[in-house]
Amino acid sequence: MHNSAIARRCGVRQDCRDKPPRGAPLNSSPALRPSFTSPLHTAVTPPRVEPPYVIFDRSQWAALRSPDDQVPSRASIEMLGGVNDPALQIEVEEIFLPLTRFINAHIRAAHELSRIVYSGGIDLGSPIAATPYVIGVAGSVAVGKSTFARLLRAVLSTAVPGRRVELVTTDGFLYPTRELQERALMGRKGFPDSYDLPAMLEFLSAVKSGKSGLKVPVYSHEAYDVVPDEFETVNRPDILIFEGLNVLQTKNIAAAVASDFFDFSIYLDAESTLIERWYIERFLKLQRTVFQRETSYFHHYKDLSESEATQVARGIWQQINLPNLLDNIEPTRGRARIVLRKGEKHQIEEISVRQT
Ligand SMILES: Nc1ncnc2c1ncn2[C@@H]1O[C@H](COP(=O)(O)OP(=O)(O)OP(=O)(O)O)[C@@H](O)[C@H]1O
Ligand SMILES: CC(C)(CO)[C@@H](O)C(=O)NCCC(=O)O
Repeated sequence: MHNSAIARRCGVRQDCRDKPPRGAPLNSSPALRPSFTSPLHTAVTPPRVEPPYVIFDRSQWAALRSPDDQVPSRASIEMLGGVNDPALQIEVEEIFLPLTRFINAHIRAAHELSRIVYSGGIDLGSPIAATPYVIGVAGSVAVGKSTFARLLRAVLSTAVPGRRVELVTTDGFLYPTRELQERALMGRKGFPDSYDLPAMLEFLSAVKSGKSGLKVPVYSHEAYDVVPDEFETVNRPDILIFEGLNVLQTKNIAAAVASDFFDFSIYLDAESTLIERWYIERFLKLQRTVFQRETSYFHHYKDLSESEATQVARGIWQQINLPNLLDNIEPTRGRARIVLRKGEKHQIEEISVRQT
């Protein structure tokens, strides 16, 4: 699907350009690391081997769209993106439409393989019906996973009439606050141990077994907790987008890992200094809105000045989310089929497609 004359072949960490490799570890110099030490952080980091990629810049990627692609309406893009920004329309046209063509090609190939293997080409028993095509979306806290996943859902559903695309975030598989407190994990929210991984794997296995009526716990960012007795139901969609910072992790508690259940995976990448800025900006916006409600876990921050709130947000980023990014999230990037690198204004600037 790409023109190899224009796209570069390179490891994401290989220095195949004049500028530093895009995928070099984020702020991994010890001098730049916060003093916070994670019990999960190993003293000796093994050398990282990353797979080869074909790397497209934005214009090369945008050229892959077809005039026949169905574009979701501007209103639905803004509603789903949760961001009132005309740039999103351009993002959808130049990035999401080629991405959707790419994913659709993978879906067709998966269906064809399934047809050949299970429906007569090779006789492995009775034919089986296709189960949901699962797309994992990984990346740091505040890199824009949920915004991206909502837009991807809109574009994927518009592409094929009647196609059902559902979205699940791994937030619902966090342990409830009570349990995190008992395990002294409140300062480790988002770290591998803070998730009920067996429940998450069980859910993914049930999805890929073609089961319907699957219940997923609901997480409230306002309450900063899992909502008791509230569930979303997943009913055997055509496509399931499974989004969360931990989706490509391989913590070994079972024979399987989450990505065993994925048909496709995407890692959203950006400089950690940019993500920190987006985290702080989001925190400031929430402080002016959601934190003002008594029901908000962060209600005690409601009267902070902007500079005090900035300090609090930066502290949480440095103490929790940055160590988690460096230790547990960014090392999973090489498992993704596609790495999307974002620039300052959230625009996707570089697209690395894994060759293996
Ligand atoms: N394409 C975009 N254009 C403009 N702003 C964006 C875009 N994507 C994300 N943002 C903003 O960046 C911030 C982080 O985005 P989002 O909440 O989607 O991140 P996330 O990775 O899902 O975070 P978390 O892991 O905490 O749930 C939000 O304030 C969001 O509005
Ligand atoms: C719920 C997660 C882990 C991921 O969405 C994240 O938003 C979070 O709450 N992190 C913990 C530190 C913080 O409050 O930002």
